Amino acid sequence: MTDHLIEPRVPRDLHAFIASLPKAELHVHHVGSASPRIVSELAARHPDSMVPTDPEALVDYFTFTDFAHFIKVYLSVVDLIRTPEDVRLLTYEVARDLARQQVRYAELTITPFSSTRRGIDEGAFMDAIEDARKAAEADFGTVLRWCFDIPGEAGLEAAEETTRLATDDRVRPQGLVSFGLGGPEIGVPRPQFKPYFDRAIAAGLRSVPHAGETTGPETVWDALNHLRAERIGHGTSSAQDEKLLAHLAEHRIALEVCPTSNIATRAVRTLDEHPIKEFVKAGVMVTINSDDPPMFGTDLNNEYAVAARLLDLDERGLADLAKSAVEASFLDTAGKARIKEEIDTHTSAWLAP
Ligand SMILES: O=C(O)c1cccc(C(=O)CC[C@H]2O[C@@H](n3cnc4c(=O)[nH]cnc43)[C@H](O)[C@@H]2O)c1
Ligand SMILES: [Zn+2]
Repeated sequence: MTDHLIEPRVPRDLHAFIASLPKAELHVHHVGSASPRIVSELAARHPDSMVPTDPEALVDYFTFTDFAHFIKVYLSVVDLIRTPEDVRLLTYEVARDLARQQVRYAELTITPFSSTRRGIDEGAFMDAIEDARKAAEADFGTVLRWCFDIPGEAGLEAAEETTRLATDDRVRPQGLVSFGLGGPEIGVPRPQFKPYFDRAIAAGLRSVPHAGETTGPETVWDALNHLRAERIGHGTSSAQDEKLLAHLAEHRIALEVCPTSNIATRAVRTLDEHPIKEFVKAGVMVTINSDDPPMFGTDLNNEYAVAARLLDLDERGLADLAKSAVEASFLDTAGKARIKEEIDTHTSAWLAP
């Protein structure tokens, strides 16, 4: 969507600084990143779909009454991805949109189960994302890595299939770095996924489940204790538990905060009630992310502007936030150092008299 759901009141100069700041995006969904341009192209390929092609109509279609409604709409967009060519187009075009925002590195959450169960051949699926990843790096300079997530509501069959795709050396893609758990939390207890996360971790993947987005802090504890989470997707309700905040801070477990998403899915009532300030006050490592940007009428730049307003940040504060995302990423040490240096160089040049 072009109209931002939330227009943060920050000076024009700060918007320009954010737009040109090199950034890393750690929590963004593959299908959830399909822009109106991409959705229109896919819907034209598959005219029997329920999804509107007109961008105006998409604004209404992407207005959610609650989290369950959001997932229903999300799955209708998933239904537009039917062939390896659709997967390749989506992935490459998402990278283009990230590059336009000066995103140098992104960990894209992909739900391969949703595609393989709809009949896309698993080898062709992996080839499509890998081909797009390599082309995006060559054409746009944006480095992509994958997080494969279990769609929790689809149960243990989905968990088994996702784990197989993520751990079988004959299938798993080169760009895969982490393993996640998404979808609704209510009625989907995290501990049942422990054996699958154990296998993924044993295969060298990092654990990054969604937790505490729509349920309380006990879900975040479950993600830490049972799924050995190294970062938490959202973690919003952590603010309700001081001991949990202290634990996250002590163990440097970063929260992938997605402010506009939390408003759009009604997980948080208003932006001013968002607990991001409490996270920072408690010393928790915070990263800023966009989740499903076009569906929520946002993008990563807008999320940084929201963060600037909520945390009262200037250019240096925003640069620190961008560096936190790089630090919390699963990039290698040299890759992290390169982007952090670029952020510092950019910031110093911007602030030079
Ligand atoms: O694909 C299927 O066949 C299927 C069957 C049953 C359930 C599901 C899902 O639950 C898919 C949910 C899907 O949502 C993605 N997602 C995107 N944004 C978020 C978010 O903010 N919080 C949680 N999940 C999110 C997630 O990646 C899942 O793939 C699918
Ligand atoms: Zn998410």
